[in-house]
Amino acid sequence: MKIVAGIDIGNATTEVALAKIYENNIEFLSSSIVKTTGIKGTMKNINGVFKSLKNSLDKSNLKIENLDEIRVNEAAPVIGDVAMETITETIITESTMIGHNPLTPGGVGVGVGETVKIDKLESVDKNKDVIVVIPKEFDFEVSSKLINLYSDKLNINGAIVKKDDGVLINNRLNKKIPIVDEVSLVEKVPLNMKCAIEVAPIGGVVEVLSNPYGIATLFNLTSEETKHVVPIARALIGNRSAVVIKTPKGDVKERKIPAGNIEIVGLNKKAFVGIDEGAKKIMNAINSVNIVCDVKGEPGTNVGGMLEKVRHVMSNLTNQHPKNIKIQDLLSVDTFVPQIVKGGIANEFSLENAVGIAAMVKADKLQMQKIADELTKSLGVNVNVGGVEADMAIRGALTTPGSNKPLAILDMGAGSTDASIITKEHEIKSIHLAGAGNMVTMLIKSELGIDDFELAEDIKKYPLAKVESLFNIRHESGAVEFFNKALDSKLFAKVVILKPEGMVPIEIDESLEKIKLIRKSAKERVFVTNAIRALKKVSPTNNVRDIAFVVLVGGSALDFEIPQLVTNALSQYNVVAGRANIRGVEGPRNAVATGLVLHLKEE
Ligand SMILES: Nc1ncnc2c1ncn2[C@@H]1O[C@H](COP(=O)(O)OP(=O)(O)OP(=O)(O)O)[C@@H](O)[C@H]1O
Ligand SMILES: [Mg+2]
Repeated sequence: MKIVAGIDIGNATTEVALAKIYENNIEFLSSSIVKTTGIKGTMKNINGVFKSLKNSLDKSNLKIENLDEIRVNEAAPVIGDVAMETITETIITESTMIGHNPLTPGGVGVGVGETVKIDKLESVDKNKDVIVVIPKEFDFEVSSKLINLYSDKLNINGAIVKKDDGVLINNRLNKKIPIVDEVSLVEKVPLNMKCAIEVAPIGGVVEVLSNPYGIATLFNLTSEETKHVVPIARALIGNRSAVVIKTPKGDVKERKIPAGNIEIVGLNKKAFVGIDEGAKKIMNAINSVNIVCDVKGEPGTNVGGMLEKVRHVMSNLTNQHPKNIKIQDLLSVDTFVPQIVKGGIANEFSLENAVGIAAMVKADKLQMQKIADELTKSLGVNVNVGGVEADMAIRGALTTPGSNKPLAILDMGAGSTDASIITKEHEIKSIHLAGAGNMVTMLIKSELGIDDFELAEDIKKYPLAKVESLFNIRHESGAVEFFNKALDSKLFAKVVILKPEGMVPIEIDESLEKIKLIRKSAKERVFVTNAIRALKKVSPTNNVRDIAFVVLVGGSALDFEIPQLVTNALSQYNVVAGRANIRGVEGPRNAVATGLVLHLKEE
């Protein structure tokens, strides 16, 4: 009789399967799961391994001394998956802009003129078009008096105000003008420059300044100049009020770092692609290279910096030369990131197109061997490197009641999406691809502009609801639920995450629909893309259609909508997919750890 443990060190979790092997039988005793410590495939994983192993042994009333052998997976870490490379960058060199949503701007309409500080109106030439700039020392009484006084001599067409005085000033004017208020950095507004201002009616959004041709008309721009104002116009879309000021060329200087190109090095082929061509072109380039040996980024560019960082981090953690760290796969996804507009005056944000990238480093057997040796030393138990995750996962998946060979699996983890296929004759083919649950969380996090990974993780995992009153919520499905007891008043009117332990308010200014849309589309962009890509690679004919059944395993298969999204996508290829139930008890979890034990017994 032997007591053995299979340990799967993942990007997110370290899972253990503990079993007793006797004669030709195998009896699984217990399993456990803890958070992985450190980056997958590095020495820091040892802490997590100890903890997970101990949990499992405790459950079975066993001690480390009782163990005969341990198998660990050959771990391929995925890192750099938090990098976002913007492919357009809003830099305003010839114009500066304010586009914000003060609660109560004054007046409505569009006004054009030269910016003049309110105490300098006296010196302005007669009949000139003017936009008045009002710093905080001038209250609404004084400001409105001055504007009224000079409005005979000058064409005062609008005002930019630091304080929240828009309505108060407007109410006191003889001739109404659009007024943008609450401009925190009013002292940065350049003076004696041509300026256009727009205030939309209540409930409306600016129409002229959010359109590049609208700006071009007001400022008499050439077609070349109009191109430059596109990011300005885009940043102003959806605002109630806006200001655009034309400043002399070169007033705001910015160095723009190019997005850069990547080089995909195959066995006997190379492919090149520019990050700014977008995710689809990048993936086409990756797919055009059959066996990827390495991916390199162009030095001095955004993507160069990113891929080099991946190499650097791994080389530091594993004491290898950076040139020996090879990137084996890369997933790129189109996304957008809210970015502060350079040259803006009221901390404006705009949504920039970006490409999110997950890069996977080649599994290094030597490195895993070092971890195994260290574990052998400290545990006093024989620890061996068991095999490639996907090969193990499919063995585990076959313990799902009702499953049989031939079979294909998709292991949807945190860092990688793996696929594997097993024939009737027990031949196994598998593949590791970059990008999984962490990438989804990263997209949610950056597209919603939140800082907290855990919050984004919760948004990914649980459905949403809107708290409509203290006694009812509306679920994202539209269903309304009533409560007998009042909800916490902090939740009132908030969009909340329905976690099993209670409602968690999301403290950002986005609608439920928008959050839901981002969540779902992030899952689609990562998992549908990778499911098809992975199955194509393991299919004997390179065609997804030639696979009949797919079993879904891994933590992301627990998601409440990912399996459905993947299943729907696969049904278009006539593939039947369903969630695994490892050993009839684990659900989609523990496939690799279970497979490691089964593999050990096979030998
Ligand atoms: N209930 C859930 N709903 C949605 N996603 C979940 C749920 N539980 C876990 N996940 C996700 O599953 C992922 C972890 O899965 P798993 O433990 O299989 O990964 P791993 O094996 O550590 O990673 P890898 O295989 O890439 O090394 C995380 O991205 C996590 O957010
Ligand atoms: Mg895994």
